[in-house]
Amino acid sequence: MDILFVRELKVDTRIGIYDWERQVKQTVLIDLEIAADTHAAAQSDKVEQTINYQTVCQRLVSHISASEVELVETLAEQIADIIRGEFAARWVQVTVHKPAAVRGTRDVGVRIERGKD
Ligand SMILES: Nc1nc2c(c(=O)[nH]1)N=C([C@H](O)[C@@H](O)CO)CN2
Repeated sequence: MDILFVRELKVDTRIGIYDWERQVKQTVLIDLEIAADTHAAAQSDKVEQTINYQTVCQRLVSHISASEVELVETLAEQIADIIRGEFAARWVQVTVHKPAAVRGTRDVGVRIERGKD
């Protein structure tokens, strides 16, 4: 299986468990690995025969910027559901980074895999 990937999709969203985090938007960074059979698209040179990663990014920006979840786990699960449900991906790996959320770290977050590899 081939992999389409996205690195560091940057979105501002309301996320976090503390009172102050409910008042502001913070930046999250999203990494994706999406299983796809790219052979047909490569043969035809037509994006319609694969998963359009720009469309995926636009859909996720729309969802994440409007979301108000507390946990990075919840956001990652929602992203995996969108990619598998709306883009027919068999397997996806989603990483949600929350930069500088914990003092002394560069970032914290979660990485999940859903579907069959
Ligand atoms: N497993 C998790 N732990 C924590 C989360 C989270 O989303 N998942 N979130 C927080 C706070 O919101 C933190 O990011 C800000 O200080 C703490 N622990």
